[in-house]
Amino acid sequence: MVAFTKGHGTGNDFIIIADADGELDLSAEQVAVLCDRHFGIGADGVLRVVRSSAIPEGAASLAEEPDAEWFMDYRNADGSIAEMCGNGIRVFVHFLLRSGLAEIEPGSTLPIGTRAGVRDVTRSESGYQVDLGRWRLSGGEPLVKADGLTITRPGIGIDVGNPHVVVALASEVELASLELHRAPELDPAPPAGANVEFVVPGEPLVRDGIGHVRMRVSERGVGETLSCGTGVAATALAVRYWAGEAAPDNWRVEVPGGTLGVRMFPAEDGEHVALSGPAQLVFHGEVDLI
Ligand SMILES: N[C@@H](CCC[C@H](N)C(=O)O)C(=O)O
Repeated sequence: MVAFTKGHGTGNDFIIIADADGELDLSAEQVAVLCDRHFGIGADGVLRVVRSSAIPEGAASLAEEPDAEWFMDYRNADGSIAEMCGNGIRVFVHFLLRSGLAEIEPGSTLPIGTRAGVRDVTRSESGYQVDLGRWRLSGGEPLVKADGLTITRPGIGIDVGNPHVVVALASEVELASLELHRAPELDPAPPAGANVEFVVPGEPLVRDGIGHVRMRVSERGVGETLSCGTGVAATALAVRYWAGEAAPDNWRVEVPGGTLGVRMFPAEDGEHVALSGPAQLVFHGEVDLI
């Protein structure tokens, strides 16, 4: 039997498994069964909590930041591996804190190893903020076809550690009529796939100096989720890019599971993007790994 904790960040839910010494060899099939909402516990992904020194990918994290003791081994619900998870990393740090594996006072920061590099997570009174690092336009404007959309629309590729394509829609009605049971089709398809966000600018777009948008997401390796943290950051970046010079650097992005904050700020190596929001642990249990 393996002990697990169930947690979520704005409804993006995860099975958290503590495996400090890296003794658990989780196969893609086992992850898919755990995440199955009928035959398993049910979740959008698995967060394996492992010491950076106990997973091969952790060597790069420790070389980048020797204090990155913990590594987030993130798996999508279909068992595939992803580089980064913006909601997951807040839940991951909350779990470390609650289980006594790390101490972090409000206002202080913990570096976490991920496949996208080391990410700094800062605890606040109401949740956590993660510096997702340098973002970049990943090139190309794939055409996006999705059920429920009457026309094919262009998207913009944005990388925030993992790949995203953000698509602007014309109205709330168009957003509501989207049918995301089937993954959207991208042409050309990015080689490693992409998470796809559909966004409608708020009305007005900017209120009190803060940008507002609403989005829905189809995640690579999962399907439609109630929230995607890195997708929220990519969405705010895309909308600011489209809006031009005068657009703000602070955004509130509404997703079906809640609202998350995004901030863009200059750093030594270029502009970074940070995501902030809550993290909750819901229940603990034990499961047989089949
Ligand atoms: N839900 C996550 C993103 C998880 C990984 C994604 N599905 C991918 O394959 O890149 C988030 O909150 O960022």
